[in-house]
Amino acid sequence: MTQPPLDPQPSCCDDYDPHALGVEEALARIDAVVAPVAGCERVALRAALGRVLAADVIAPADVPAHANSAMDGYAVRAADLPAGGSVSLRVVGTALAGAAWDGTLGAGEAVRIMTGGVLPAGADCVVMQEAALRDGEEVRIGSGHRAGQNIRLAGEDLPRGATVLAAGRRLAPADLGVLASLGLAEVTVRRRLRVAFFSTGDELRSIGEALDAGCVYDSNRYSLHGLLTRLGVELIDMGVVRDDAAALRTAFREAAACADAVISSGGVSVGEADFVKEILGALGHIDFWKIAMKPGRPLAFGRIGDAVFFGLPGNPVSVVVTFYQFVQPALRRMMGQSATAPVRVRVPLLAAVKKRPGRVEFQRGVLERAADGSLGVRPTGEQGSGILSSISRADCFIVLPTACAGGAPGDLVDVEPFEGLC
Ligand SMILES: Nc1nc2c(c(=O)[nH]1)N[C@H]1C(S)=C(S)[C@@H](COP(=O)(O)OP(=O)(O)OC[C@H]3O[C@@H](n4cnc5c(N)ncnc54)[C@H](O)[C@@H]3O)O[C@H]1N2
Ligand code: MOO
Repeated sequence: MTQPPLDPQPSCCDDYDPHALGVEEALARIDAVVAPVAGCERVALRAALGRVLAADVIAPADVPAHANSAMDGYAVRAADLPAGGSVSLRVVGTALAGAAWDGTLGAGEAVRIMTGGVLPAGADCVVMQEAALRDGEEVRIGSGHRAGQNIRLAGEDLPRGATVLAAGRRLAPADLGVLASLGLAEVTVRRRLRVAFFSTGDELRSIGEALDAGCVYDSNRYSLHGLLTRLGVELIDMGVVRDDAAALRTAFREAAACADAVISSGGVSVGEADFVKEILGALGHIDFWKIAMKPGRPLAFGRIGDAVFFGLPGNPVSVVVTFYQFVQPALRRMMGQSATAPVRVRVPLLAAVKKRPGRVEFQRGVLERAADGSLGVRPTGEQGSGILSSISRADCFIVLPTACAGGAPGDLVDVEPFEGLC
């Protein structure tokens, strides 16, 4: 009997696959499918950290509300100050932060003022106290001052009516402060995204179970727990599902019924227990399942009902890399967050990297600063997609393009600092 021809196995077979999508194309295909979820809620300011604004925030008033002093010193009229030599002014009052001086400054007068004190009417200059010599009711001031100095203008931080934070903004700690400075007690944010996730594989054991021969502890669910928690979504942890078509089908159905997005890990390759693509195809729709990248070539993307589905590869590093490169931007878009391009910097390699042409590689590295202040990147060593410690030790991806055939110390490479992995 004649055997079918085998795929040739040239030395680069592991790295080139004509059926795999380019990284950019895969991102574009995902972007074309996902959309922000409907629904929003009002939340108290403290609870808004990490949430995505559903509407622009417009400043209801000027911040600061009044012109005030940026220094402890004396509020004066610039016209009273000399071009050379010095002048003595009469101190007629004191303005503290929160306790204004109500009068109007006349010619030859000064008001003692503290940082944050409201600028008295008539004053247009603040002289810091180190540049003034107090003597009883008088203060002596020299030359070199100008109108407007050391004054914070009303509305110079946030003018009334300005868009302070735009819809789509994921609220960071300083944003809470900005909203508080406007006196806003609540904001309108998108509802939380619901994300269901599970691990697949008969070899997986949960923490607390005995590790039978040939088995491994399920680490992927913990990496995903961390990544999803940082993203601020509602987690639906569905545990470990065995490599059994019926059990997997049930898990997929249940996950898709309760979540906006479903993430599985494992079972997406070509092995005998790799059921994920088949089930996704039967219950929903597969958009693609192979990407020309390493790690993370087998990644199934599609839909089941209203939920988007990511079938991540089982290898622990591949899970984190594919989450970071594909799942996170998609979930952010679903959360209503405005798109932001990942930050990449070009720096020299501090040690050699091995790579074969054919796929984009996301190797793991640590950014180092040399004595002269310049940055370089040191690969974390062994880069196998089962070496999970390579990513926990790293603080950046070294992004090596498809055609790259390795690199030597000093070669320039693109580096993507992690956000949220370390
Ligand atoms: N003949 C081929 N074999 C493989 C290919 C290929 O193209 N042809 N691709 C390889 C690549 S690349 C990857 S990545 C893996 C992905 O395969 P699966 O998604 O089917 O993953 P599994 O086989 O289920 O597991 C792979 C590996 O990872 C371990 N694993 C899985 N889940 C977990 C977990 N939750 N926690 C810890 N470790 C986990 C699992 O035990 C395996 O060692 O396929 C290659 N093979
Ligand atoms: O492409 Mo796989 O994710 O390297 O092990």
